[in-house]
Formats: sequence, C-alpha cells, structure tokens
Amino acid sequence: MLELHNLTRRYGDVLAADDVTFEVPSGRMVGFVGGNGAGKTTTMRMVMGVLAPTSGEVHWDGTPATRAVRARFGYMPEERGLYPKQPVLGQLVYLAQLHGMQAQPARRRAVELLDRFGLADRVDDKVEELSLGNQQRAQIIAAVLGDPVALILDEPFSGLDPTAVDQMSELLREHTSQGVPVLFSSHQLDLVDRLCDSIVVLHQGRVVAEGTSEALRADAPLRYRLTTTGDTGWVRGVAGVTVIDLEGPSVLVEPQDEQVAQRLLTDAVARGGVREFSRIRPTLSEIYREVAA
Ligand SMILES: Nc1ncnc2c1ncn2[C@@H]1O[C@H](COP(=O)(O)OP(=O)(O)OP(=O)(O)O)[C@@H](O)[C@H]1O
Repeated sequence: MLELHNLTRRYGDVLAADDVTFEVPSGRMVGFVGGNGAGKTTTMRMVMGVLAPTSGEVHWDGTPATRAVRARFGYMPEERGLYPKQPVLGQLVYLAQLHGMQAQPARRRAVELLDRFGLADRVDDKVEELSLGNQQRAQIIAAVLGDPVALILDEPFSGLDPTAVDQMSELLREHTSQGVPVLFSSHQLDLVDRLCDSIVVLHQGRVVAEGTSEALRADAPLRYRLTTTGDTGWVRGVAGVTVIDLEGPSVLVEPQDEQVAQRLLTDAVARGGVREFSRIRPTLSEIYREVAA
C-alpha cells in the first residue's frame, strides 16, 4: 500500500502541496482530480522522489519509501519520458532494463503490448513520428513495462481516443487485479468516476474531499426532479422544499429530508398527472465544483 503523509511543497510564497495525506491501497485505483495548478503534478513528483518535499513522507507497506522501492514504481510524468528522436521499441526495452528487466523478456512484453495497442507496425519508428495519441499509448506502455509494484500516472488519458481509453483502462485494471495500487490524475471527471475505486480532490494544494464516488455523493444535498403534465409553480408553497430550478411542468427541488420528499410526491399525485419523480444524483463534476468553490 502507498501512503502519502502530510506531503508539503513550497515554492517561495506558493504552497503547491499543503499537508497532502491519503492512501492508495493495494489493488485499488485512485483518481486524483483538481483544477489547473491544484498541485497534482507536484504531489506525484514527490511520491516518485523526483521532487523533495518541504516536509512530509511517502510510505510503502508501512515504512518510508526508499529509492530502491521507488525504482519499482511505474511512472508517467507530466513532461512524458520518451525521447522523441529514438525508436519506440528500442527505447521501451532500454527503459524496462533500467527497471531491472532482462532484454529478451522486456522485448517480448513490449512487442506484445505494442501489438495489443495497435502499434505493431510502428515499433521501429521514432517516437516523434507517432501521432500524439499513439505517443501517449507508448508512454503508458513504458510505465507498465517493468512489472511495477505501483503505478503513478500524470494524466495518462489526455489525448486518447475512446478506444484507447478503454484499452488503457483495461490494462490498468489488469494491474489492480494483481494487487498493484494505481494513482492517476485526470481532468476527465466522467472517466474518473467510471474507473476509480476512490477519488481524491485537491484544491489549492489541499485535499478537500476524498472517498468513493458513492460516499462523496452521499454528502451532496438531497435533490429530486418532479415533472407533471401541468405547471409545477405550486411547489414553491410546499413547506421544507427549496426550489432550485422551475420550468413550467418540471421542477428541481431540494427537500429538507426524505419525508418531505415523499410528502411532495403525495401532493403531486393528489393533483394528478405525475410524469416523473426521481432522485437526482450529482455528477462528479458537480461535486467537484461544490468542494472547490
Ligand atoms: N518549479 C516550480 N516553481 C515554482 N512554482 C511551481 C513549480 N512547479 C509548480 N509550481 C506551482 O505549484 C502549483 C501547483 O502546480 P502543479 O503543476 O503541481 O499543479 P497541477 O494540479 O498538476 O496542475 P495542472 O492540472 O495544470 O497540470 C502551481 O501554482 C504552480 O505554478
């Protein structure tokens, strides 16, 4: 298990990461979200040990992560790691060897992954000759090649087409199913919601929310949508109900509790013509906007 303990990084007056504490349990996929400049890259760099924290520690299986342990983490840095002018396969094999793999197994695995991700005929091309999305595929392959014990990926899905997103998600799932903890940052909140076991929201360097998307949703206000065949203006007069949005036959409300919601439904049924009465669960984007506000 990977643990971040009170990681703090200061750049002059800027607190890029401020007491960042959370866990990435074995076999779990954790999504790291936050606006531009929130501190995600800074935090991931500290996890990898490429940036020294001002204070705080990274632990692996309960003890401070050593350089040797971190060498076994697969990393996809924000600035990407592959050299544009070198051929794809040779470079992947070289990087895997740096992580302790033998050349032959590294080559076999790299070819297998390149083939799986549609790059079989590009193995001898220079990285810069690939499209951006294909370079991104090669970058992800580089991160997973050395049989990593943990994966730290800075925006691995940016620029990927939907097919590649599905392929890469499956690849990451294969690693979590073998017990590897995976931390990845992303601005694609629907994707994070779909893929991750839990989510950490960073805002101005601080963790402002953390948990499964279900748990984050549980903290959100109770909301219902009522749609009828007539005008729903009468809802404004129902005690305990706050109207968020009303447009003729459809109204979005925040009842103060479930009982009030049921009373509203009873009133609506008594008036007749109910078309829809449904609980509205916030999207991760809405939760994010709320906690980052
Ligand atoms: N080398 C540096 N020198 C000075 N300030 C820095 C440096 N690196 C990052 N920062 C500052 O630290 C803060 C956090 O930046 P960071 O790149 O970690 O955010 P991020 O969440 O990864 O953003 P994005 O989503 O835009 O990639 C920002 O205010 C940034 O300007």
